Amino acid sequence: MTANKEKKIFIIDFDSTITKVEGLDQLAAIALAQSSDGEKIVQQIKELTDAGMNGELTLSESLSKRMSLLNANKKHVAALVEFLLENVSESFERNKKFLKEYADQILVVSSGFKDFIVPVIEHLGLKPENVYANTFTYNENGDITGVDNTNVLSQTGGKIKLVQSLNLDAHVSVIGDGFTDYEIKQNGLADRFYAFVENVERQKVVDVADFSIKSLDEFLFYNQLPRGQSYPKSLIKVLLLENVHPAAVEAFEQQGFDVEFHKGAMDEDELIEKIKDVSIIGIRSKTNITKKVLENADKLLAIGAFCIGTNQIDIKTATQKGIAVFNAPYSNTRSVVELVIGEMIMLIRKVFPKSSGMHKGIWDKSANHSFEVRGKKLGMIGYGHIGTQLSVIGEALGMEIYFYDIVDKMPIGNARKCRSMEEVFNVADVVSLHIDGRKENTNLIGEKEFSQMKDGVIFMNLARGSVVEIPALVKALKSGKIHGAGVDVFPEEPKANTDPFVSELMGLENVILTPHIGGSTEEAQQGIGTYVPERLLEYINNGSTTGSVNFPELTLPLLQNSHRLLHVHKNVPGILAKLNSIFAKHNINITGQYLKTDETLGYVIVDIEKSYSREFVQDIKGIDETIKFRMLF
Ligand SMILES: NC(=O)c1ccc[n+]([C@@H]2O[C@H](COP(=O)([O-])OP(=O)(O)OC[C@H]3O[C@@H](n4cnc5c(N)ncnc54)[C@H](O)[C@@H]3O)[C@@H](O)[C@H]2O)c1
Ligand SMILES: O=C(O)CC[C@@H](O)C(=O)O
Repeated sequence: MTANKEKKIFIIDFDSTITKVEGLDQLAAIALAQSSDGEKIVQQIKELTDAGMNGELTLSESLSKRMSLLNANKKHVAALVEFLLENVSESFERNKKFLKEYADQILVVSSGFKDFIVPVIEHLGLKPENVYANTFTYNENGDITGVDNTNVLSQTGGKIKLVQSLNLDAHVSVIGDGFTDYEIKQNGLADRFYAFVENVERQKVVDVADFSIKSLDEFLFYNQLPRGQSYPKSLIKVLLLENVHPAAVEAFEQQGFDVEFHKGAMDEDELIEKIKDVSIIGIRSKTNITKKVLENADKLLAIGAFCIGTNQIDIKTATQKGIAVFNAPYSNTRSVVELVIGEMIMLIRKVFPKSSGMHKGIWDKSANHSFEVRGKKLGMIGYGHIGTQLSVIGEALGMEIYFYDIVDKMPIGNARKCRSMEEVFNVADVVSLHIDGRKENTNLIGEKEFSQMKDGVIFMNLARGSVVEIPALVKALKSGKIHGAGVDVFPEEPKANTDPFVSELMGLENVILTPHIGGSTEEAQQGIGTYVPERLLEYINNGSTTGSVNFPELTLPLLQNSHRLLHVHKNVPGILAKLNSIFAKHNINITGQYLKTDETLGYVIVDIEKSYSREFVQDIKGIDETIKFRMLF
């Protein structure tokens, strides 16, 4: 193309680009919703659309075949407009400011129909006079009878003919999802073709594109145009493992992140490979984020533990690398407590052996060794979120509560604080563990501890598998020292539901085994699936570290009309002074500054007024103690 390269024109396709769907397919779905063979016809229309988009059918063939199947009228078109307004592509909704500001340079060129395109693009601030598309023809009843055949866009090669006729003397970029969009560039009428894959990815189109873009933000970023996201979220990879709730996937996808979801966990080797281009990772209890994994995680900004425990993460290394870790400290607390209560009653009544006997035809009606929980002593090791909730509910059942915690905790209600685990073991009829999985707690409960418990005790571990020596537990169960046990967590747990479970505890009388489901209720998972992404997004979008388990906590005002600089550094004296001297050197006016430190990290956030230079960024990065540096605007 020989053209005036100063002037820039953006040609944008409509269906599956500006909106998430193909308008004509959707019109068919609306119009044929009540028809008995409607679904079949809609499917045929979709296939014809795809064939046209992929270049397997000529545009006019695809269009005329679709029109002959369509049985719609003006009323359906109005309903379609409502639908499309709800289904504008997220990245177009996000970048209305750019669309409005550059409206004179944006041409919407589509083989769709002005009848539904114009109301939608007006909503985005684009100009109706810049829409080049087909129009329907109607009869006097408002039924669609066909297409205005005089319009070049109804013909094969229509987009090429149309753009040719416009004689654009400019640098032309085409953004679209279809082959006909590429043909504009192929015919020398555009300088760049961007395959838009936010809604649909057609391999044939991607293969011929100059760039494949997952959002409009990416286009704006590559072309240094005004945009809503300083760095396009579609270039930020989020890896979600262990079947986290769909609410989490939705939260990230809605903001345009590139989300990869896996049902199972990943082992170290898999993760080392995967983590290289990941910026945010979401895990539950089975994925170990080890030092080795973190050493390969150069892009990683944040880790979300979609659970309470964070012992599966090497927090020290994460902190040294400036990676913020978040968890859900109480979203599944109640679920665990309910399971403890339920299992405790089942165990003390020997319900499980009786039930499995019944399944084998054994009728064993007796009260032998079956007790009420009322009046019994419930002893807890660990009196944190779960311990204290259990304390309240246990007491409501008429139990006496005893607890030991390494931290001095206020007893709730009538609970009694003990000075050692042994004191709890000596007195309790039911022992329940609610400690965390820190290294020091590995094998905390072994032969000696079981021997300190009362004969016939009920023992429960719904905390962490690493804290109990399983052979010692098996021995205590076989000897009758322990009357029954509830175990939800194990030293080795299968990575996925398809992997086998093996344990010495299998097949023992009055032992309830559950597959680490203490926190697995719909309510808890939904809560966690919302809570953790909120924390992660606040950090990524705004710099706030509310609820972080390893970063100094800073809750920040929303960023407004400024640039925000996030600087994570080693906490040594004088960093703020170094930062401020760089602001002064570059004559940068500070509109807000926030600092929080802990023993190892310093976290400074600075809002600045004016744009910054590459040298300024280099100077900041050049501070020796810098661990991580990010800019938001
Ligand atoms: N089974 C499940 O699905 C499930 C679900 C949620 C939580 N959990 C686990 O339950 C445990 C408790 O959760 P939480 O939310 O109550 O945690 P929490 O951090 O609120 O409480 C843990 C308490 O244990 C205390 N503690 C740690 N080590 C101790 C020791 N050696 N002796 C005495 N006290 C000790 C701590 O001081 C703290 O008060 C955690 O391990 C968590 O990972 C399991
Ligand atoms: O859901 C999980 O995988 C872990 C549940 C529990 O152990 C927790 O730490 O919250």
